[in-house]
Amino acid sequence: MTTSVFIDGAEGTTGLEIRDRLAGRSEFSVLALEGDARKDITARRQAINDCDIAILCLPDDAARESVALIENDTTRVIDASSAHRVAEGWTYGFPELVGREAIADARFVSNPGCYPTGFLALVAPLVRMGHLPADWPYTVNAVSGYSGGGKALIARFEAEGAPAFRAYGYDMAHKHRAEMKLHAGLVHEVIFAPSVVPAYRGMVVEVPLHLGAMAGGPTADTLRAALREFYTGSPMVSVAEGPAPAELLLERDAPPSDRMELFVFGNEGGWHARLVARLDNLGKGASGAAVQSLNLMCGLPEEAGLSLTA
Ligand SMILES: NC(=O)C1=CN([C@@H]2O[C@H](COP(=O)(O)OP(=O)(O)OC[C@H]3O[C@@H](n4cnc5c(N)ncnc54)[C@H](OP(=O)(O)O)[C@@H]3O)[C@@H](O)[C@H]2O)C=CC1
Ligand SMILES: CC(=O)N[C@@H](CCC(=O)OP(=O)(O)O)C(=O)O
Repeated sequence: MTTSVFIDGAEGTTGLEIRDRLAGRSEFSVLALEGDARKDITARRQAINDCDIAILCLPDDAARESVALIENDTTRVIDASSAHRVAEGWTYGFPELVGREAIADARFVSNPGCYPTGFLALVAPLVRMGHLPADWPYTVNAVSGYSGGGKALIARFEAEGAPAFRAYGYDMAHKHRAEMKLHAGLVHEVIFAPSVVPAYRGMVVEVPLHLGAMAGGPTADTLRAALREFYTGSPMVSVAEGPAPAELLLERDAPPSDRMELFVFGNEGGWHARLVARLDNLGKGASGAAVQSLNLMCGLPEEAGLSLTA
């Protein structure tokens, strides 16, 4: 029996990549509204009530509207927007952190934000295992490809006169901060310094740490070993070992990837460390993560149909 999947927002950046990942998957029949029907409330109501699983690839307000259209007890939802990431009654769609069974059993799954995916992959397990303090004032520096801002930012970065670099978030009120604090179990909100470069996809998310100033003095080697143990057997997340690379690059035209690589750099003497996650904002940062949760919700291998080669 196939699972019917309605993608609301299927013409957007995230929606199109989910369609790509589901193309050719015989386990699913995919419905996407076309033309004027895309934003027609009657058509959307019917589609969301008729499907087994709806994947919302919409701005936050439209995602809330879609959920309110559900009139049955059966439609399950994966919401790619940030509308429900810290909401009661929603399961956070990060299987490596919340457990595969929690996603498999969930009715309402909120897909993590792209930047929080990198931050939480690094910090949440280390805080949970007691290697890093929950009450530390963490900072997150991040660089994203421009598809991270959806169609509007893609148009801006593909227009003549596009910027070579864009830093933002200077109001220190970026919507991802609440999600990072809650799901890492932190006492304080992070300082978050995001930026965008003229590469279509990909991101590097970094958490710099003054290890020597922490009680108990964790070392970079301890943190790396703890992360390696935590992600043992994960098809999507790996922790680099061996000699540290001298540089990390984002390619302008990188192919899609649903993997995430974690790095722990430490200096001589062990005073400082830099925790770094490199991922595709549209892969493990959005569409790949949504398909990973969809697979689990349907009792399938989490990595089915995903791109794990890059
Ligand atoms: N891009 C990324 O890397 C990531 C995105 N996300 C989140 O995923 C969601 C989608 O983002 P993204 O794909 O980038 O955004 P886009 O702007 O690329 O796409 C959004 C789509 O939603 C459609 N839409 C807007 N309002 C409605 C409505 N009322 N009814 C039906 N369709 C509507 C738009 O229509 P139209 O085509 O006419 O504009 C568009 O196709 C957002 O919440 C975003 O924050 C999360 C993680 C990463
Ligand atoms: C480059 C860029 O603009 N990125 C987006 C975040 C992309 C993402 O994670 O999506 P959500 O908004 O659904 O969390 C931003 O900073 O708002």
